[in-house]
Amino acid sequence: MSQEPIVRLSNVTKRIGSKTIIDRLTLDIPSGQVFGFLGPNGSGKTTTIRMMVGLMSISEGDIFIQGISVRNDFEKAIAYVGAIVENPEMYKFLTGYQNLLHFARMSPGVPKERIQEVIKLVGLENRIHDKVKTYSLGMRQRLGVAQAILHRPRLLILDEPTNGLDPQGIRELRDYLRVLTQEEGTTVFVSSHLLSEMELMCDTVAVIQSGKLINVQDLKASQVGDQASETMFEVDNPAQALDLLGSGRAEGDHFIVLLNREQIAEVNSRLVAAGLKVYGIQVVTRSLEDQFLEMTGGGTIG
Ligand SMILES: Nc1ncnc2c1ncn2[C@@H]1O[C@H](COP(=O)(O)OP(=O)(O)OP(=O)(O)O)[C@@H](O)[C@H]1O
Repeated sequence: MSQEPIVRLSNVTKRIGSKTIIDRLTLDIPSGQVFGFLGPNGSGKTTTIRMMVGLMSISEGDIFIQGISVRNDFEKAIAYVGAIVENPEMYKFLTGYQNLLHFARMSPGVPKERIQEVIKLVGLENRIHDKVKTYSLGMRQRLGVAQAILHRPRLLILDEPTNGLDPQGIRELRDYLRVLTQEEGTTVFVSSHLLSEMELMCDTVAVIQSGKLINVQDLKASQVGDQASETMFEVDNPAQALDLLGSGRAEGDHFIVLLNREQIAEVNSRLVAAGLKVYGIQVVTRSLEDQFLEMTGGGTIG
């Protein structure tokens, strides 16, 4: 993840009247991912997104899209963005194709061939010549996404895209968002209040509560064992072990230290080489759900 982030939120604060709705939110969104923005209802997800797309002013701090300040250079920054924040505007009595044609004509520099591409990306080929009024919610959303990506935005922002979708619709959304990141290199930023959906859909999840960022979790890394976990070593002399390692904490006849998979093996070798007896090693794993519940005080997530 050495690339420059596609989005940088830097100390973003939103005040309305005397109320601080977003409180010094600082967050980097890496390029090319499906990035989840998770928080209970009322935590400030929509407010943050509205600031990202210029529907709401930023009280303090700034948002940079592809390094460009939303506050100072909005037109240039927003050119990189496609978004569905409120219901996308569509003509129900026209076909999906006619809708896309209409929007393509309004967007400068979008060639007609691009329409076929976006239809394929969202998997609407079979129904694109039917009237939108006959579409399911999931299909309308696909059309909305197709419309939002006509100009090949580097960043696609979707506010609660799974709301109202059935499990099949959610699965399809997941699949075509993945296709979009792979085939066009688009970064997708999705908000949700449901942890279970975010876990399946996203590479990384940022959690907010009451307008504050409380955690960022790399879900991919945790699957392949790169993520550091609290690891408990039972040894004959925990104090000596801590001296040797220079980190961790002792608890009775064992000590706990934050390590990834490879480090566990290294630490074990060092302890043995130093003459310590290692009686047991245990990775203290907690499910993502447990962690989020703890972080949000057992709130409404999940
Ligand atoms: N214009 C406004 N004036 C006053 N308070 C507002 C305004 N807009 C939002 N809020 C408050 O800010 C907080 C965050 O709202 P926001 O809609 O961003 O949350 P959310 O995480 O998107 O939740 P939801 O999933 O329910 O939409 C809420 O407490 C909301 O009542």
